[in-house]
Amino acid sequence: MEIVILVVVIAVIVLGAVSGLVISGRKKKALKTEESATPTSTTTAPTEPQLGEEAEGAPEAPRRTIEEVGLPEAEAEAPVIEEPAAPAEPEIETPEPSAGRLVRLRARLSRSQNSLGKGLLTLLSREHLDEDTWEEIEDTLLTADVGVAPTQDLVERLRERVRVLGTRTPQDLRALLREELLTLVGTDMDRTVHTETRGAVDRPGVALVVGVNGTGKTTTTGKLARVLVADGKSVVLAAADTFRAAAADQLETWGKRVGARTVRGPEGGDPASVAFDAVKQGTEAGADVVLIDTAGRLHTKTGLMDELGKVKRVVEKQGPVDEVLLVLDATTGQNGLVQARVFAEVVDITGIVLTKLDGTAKGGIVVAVQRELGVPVKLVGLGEGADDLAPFEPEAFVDALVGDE
Ligand SMILES: Nc1nc2c(ncn2[C@@H]2O[C@H](COP(=O)(O)OP(=O)(O)OP(=O)(O)O)[C@@H](O)[C@H]2O)c(=O)[nH]1
Repeated sequence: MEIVILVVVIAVIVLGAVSGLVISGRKKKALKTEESATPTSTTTAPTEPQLGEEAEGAPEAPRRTIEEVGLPEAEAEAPVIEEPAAPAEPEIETPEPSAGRLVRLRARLSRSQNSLGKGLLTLLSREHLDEDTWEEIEDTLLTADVGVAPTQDLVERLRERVRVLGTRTPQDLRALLREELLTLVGTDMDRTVHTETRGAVDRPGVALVVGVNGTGKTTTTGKLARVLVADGKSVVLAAADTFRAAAADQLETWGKRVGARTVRGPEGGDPASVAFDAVKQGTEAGADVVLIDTAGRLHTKTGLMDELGKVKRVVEKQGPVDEVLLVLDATTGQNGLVQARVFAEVVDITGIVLTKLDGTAKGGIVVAVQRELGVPVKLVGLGEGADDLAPFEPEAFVDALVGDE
């Protein structure tokens, strides 16, 4: 019996020892697995947080749904970080309305004693209107660039009217001269600058600006953009003078001043493609008008004219050009007429811009060029100021020439 009890006791002890060994073995195995799952070095003291450990160690914040995420007020408490100031945009100017600008010409010409109208009045007021005086009248008109045929017409009419007038008071003479000059300049021509598309076409009106360099072409394009913006239109400019980067820069500066985009190409690139792109971009942007400034170097006349013709043809792939403005410098007189003829051979000119009228007391070129091309003067340049471009009004022009007294 005692032996049986002893055997049972030994068996219990052995069993206990064996199960103890199995448990500790499992624990060790589990530890080993944990160790191998952690790639970080185990040689460092566990109390010192290591690079990258902070996130693991930090108590995980409860996840929020999108609805629970606070909107900007919560972020308002965050420290304000000052953004570096954006480069200042040029201030957009508000151009003056263009109506009535031609009155300025009167103020300018009234300071000049050599104005065409004043010269003629002095001669017509002579006591004896002999042949010599009529010749002087003729010379005065020719010197003022009126041109031969219009001069002869006018002299003939003046002779006739003075004869029937009898007594010649200064008032009568002024009224007579005013009337005859007005007839010569023409009051029944369409002087509207057509910048609106004809028909129900979904594209901007297109105006092409041509002329010899130095006549004021780029300046005129810029000034015209201002006139259009003042009329509430949105304008895109095309720098189709790709030969001089400075010309494109100059145009872009004009555009920026009134918030008009300038489309330009690489220097020496194809002007026709710049013009085409500008019309395309203008159409996409829903602009009202595209103004195309072209090159005008005379020394490569044939090349220039070919190029101009191409610009017009390429633009016309998207629709007709609504206005072709020829820019002429009023101070160059007959030279302007020669230029007008050359340009008219290549593009159908629909309007003339006479610049620098402030720089001459003559003004007869208005008559001559209209006769030469059969196209009206539509705009005149009255100075270098941004708003010194005026719609041409025959009455105001003749009033400026004849003066008040
Ligand atoms: N007094 C006066 N000067 C003008 C007028 N229009 C233009 N100008 C000046 O004429 C000069 C030539 O003008 P531009 O516009 O550069 O002439 P352009 O024909 O485009 O010639 P490029 O710029 O060389 O292509 C500039 O100094 C203008 O300020 C005007 O009506 N009166």
